[in-house]
Amino acid sequence: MRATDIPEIDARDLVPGAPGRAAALADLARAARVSGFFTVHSTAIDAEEIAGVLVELRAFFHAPEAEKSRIDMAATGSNRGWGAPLGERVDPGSNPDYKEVFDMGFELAPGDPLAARGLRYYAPNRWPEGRPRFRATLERYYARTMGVSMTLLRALAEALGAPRDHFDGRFDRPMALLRGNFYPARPPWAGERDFGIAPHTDYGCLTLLAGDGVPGLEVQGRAGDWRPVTSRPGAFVVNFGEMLEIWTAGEVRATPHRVIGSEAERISLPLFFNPDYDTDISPPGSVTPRLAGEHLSRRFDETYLHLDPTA
Ligand SMILES: O=C(O)CCC(=O)C(=O)O
Ligand SMILES: [Fe+2]
Repeated sequence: MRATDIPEIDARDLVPGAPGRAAALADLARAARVSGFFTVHSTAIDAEEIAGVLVELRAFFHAPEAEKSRIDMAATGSNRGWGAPLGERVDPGSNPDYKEVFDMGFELAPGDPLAARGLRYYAPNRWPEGRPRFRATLERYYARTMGVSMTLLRALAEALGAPRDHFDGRFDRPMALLRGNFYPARPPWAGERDFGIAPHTDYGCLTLLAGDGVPGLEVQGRAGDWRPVTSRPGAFVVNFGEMLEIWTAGEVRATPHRVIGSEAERISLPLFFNPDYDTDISPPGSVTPRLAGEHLSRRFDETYLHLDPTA
């Protein structure tokens, strides 16, 4: 089998008791260990729901810059709201990405003791004004993608021979981030070090990515080759991130991927499913704990230009 094989999984097969379950779990284990990517369809979220989120985001990204700047994350010490083009450099060997983004994350319940620690992963979300459906649409989708992500992680635990509840209790206040990536047509000035998003691995456990049907995502195979990945409308591309790779001592692979971009504008919608700040993601048998929050903190500092402590 090739390292760039991307299994296609029907989410209905992952339900306990489903006739196709053993085969689906085997595909999931293979995805985790080999390519680090799979696609999943027929989840609880359908194409129409994804399209509704894309409508809101497309209108926002096409709004005048003056509107977007009002919620520019660069004016804050966190990553909530709009991120301008060239605001993030995910690969030190490439130029900052030409994409722009909208990011939202988990908000703690009032009185949650974690709030007193002022952690930027739980910073208040920032919403555009005058867009009546934007906030509710994204908040609902955020909650629902977290549900699907947790279901997939439970299945993954089982696929890798761990108890199904292995990850339970680690995602109660998840540092999960929902992002809209907006890739305008590839700019005329772009050279070989310019990307929509440069080669990178994701930082967390699992990324659940929906798209608008325009191709663009490429995944790196072990031989260094780049392969396009597409999914049908309503399906998700799922990949694993650095935290899960660390946590499983490398059994699960965080695979590099990128978007060069084309003349076609494109929007993608990743949900980065990251655990609670205090989750110990050190590998089995390790004596020193490694906190999920510290890993995320380091990666945010390295990649968001406005959070770079050395700048
Ligand atoms: O737009 C895509 O298809 C991929 C985006 C991505 O890799 C990311 O946001 O981390
Ligand atoms: Fe990514």
